[in-house]
Amino acid sequence: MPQVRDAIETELQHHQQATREVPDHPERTVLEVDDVSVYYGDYLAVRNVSLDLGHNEITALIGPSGCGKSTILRSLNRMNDLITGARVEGPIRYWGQDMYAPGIDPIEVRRRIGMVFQKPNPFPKSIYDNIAYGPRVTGMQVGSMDDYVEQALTKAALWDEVKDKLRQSAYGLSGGQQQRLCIARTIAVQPDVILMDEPCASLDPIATLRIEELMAELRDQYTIIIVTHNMQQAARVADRTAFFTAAIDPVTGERHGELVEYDKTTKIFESPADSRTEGYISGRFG
Ligand SMILES: Nc1ncnc2c1ncn2[C@@H]1O[C@H](COP(=O)(O)OP(=O)(O)OP(=O)(O)O)[C@@H](O)[C@H]1O
Repeated sequence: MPQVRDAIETELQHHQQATREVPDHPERTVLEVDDVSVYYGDYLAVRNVSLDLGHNEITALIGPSGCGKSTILRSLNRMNDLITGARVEGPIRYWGQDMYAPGIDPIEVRRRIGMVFQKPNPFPKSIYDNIAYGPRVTGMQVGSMDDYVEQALTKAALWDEVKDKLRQSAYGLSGGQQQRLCIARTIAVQPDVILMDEPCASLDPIATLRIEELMAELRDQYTIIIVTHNMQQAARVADRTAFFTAAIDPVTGERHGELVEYDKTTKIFESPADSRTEGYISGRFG
């Protein structure tokens, strides 16, 4: 499908103009996924994944449906702990510390490694309280809460749009505004990494663009890992891209997800090392 290829080429040109030079390997690894497999009960959903995720980088996880992108994303902040039967095998190190080791508090893991979901999910509270909630319940010392709320909303590029209606319900906001509010809410508990599971899937193109711009702004302060079905989006925003696929085990007939290739986004889209990546990005399967 040449059109798919052309569209990606165009995005890559924008990408190269808009972003900085990406080193061949991450200079500082914030999360190290070391030969990790994830099971749901007996089912091996995704196997033997190794990834060094770079600090202050945006990494996109792409691949066809069911290849384990969300499963791996959720394992990066122990969100899989909340799914009955889910099990992560193999270490995932956060700044060198195995976050699955005994004694590690999963709540603290999720504070440092926040998550934004596909569908915006603000609390049924005011805009202000959506932001103030996290700092309050975790007992953070933030000085003036009003200033703190303003800061978080400013970082999420939402302040100007909501500053006159902070006490109104978050449900009154548009979908794109709600998603930025969810990003502001995540930022408010001072994470280091933000995981995003298809954050633009329910948004229109303009709201999507706004979120993508925001991601580029946030990259200097946070590390962002995004699952996306949209290859143009990966080409537009990500420094590095990991391509996953699902292969059928010839013995059991079961499908298991696996990482095919992980590299700089330009490399993945312009000269992938594996023919399966080439096939996917040129629209031949997936
Ligand atoms: N809670 C669960 N319980 C059992 N199996 C699950 C669960 N969540 C995911 N799976 C299975 O694990 C495999 C990987 O799913 P996952 O959602 O991680 O893939 P994905 O690449 O994110 O897919 P999509 O792009 O469709 O969201 C699939 O076979 C899926 O059916």
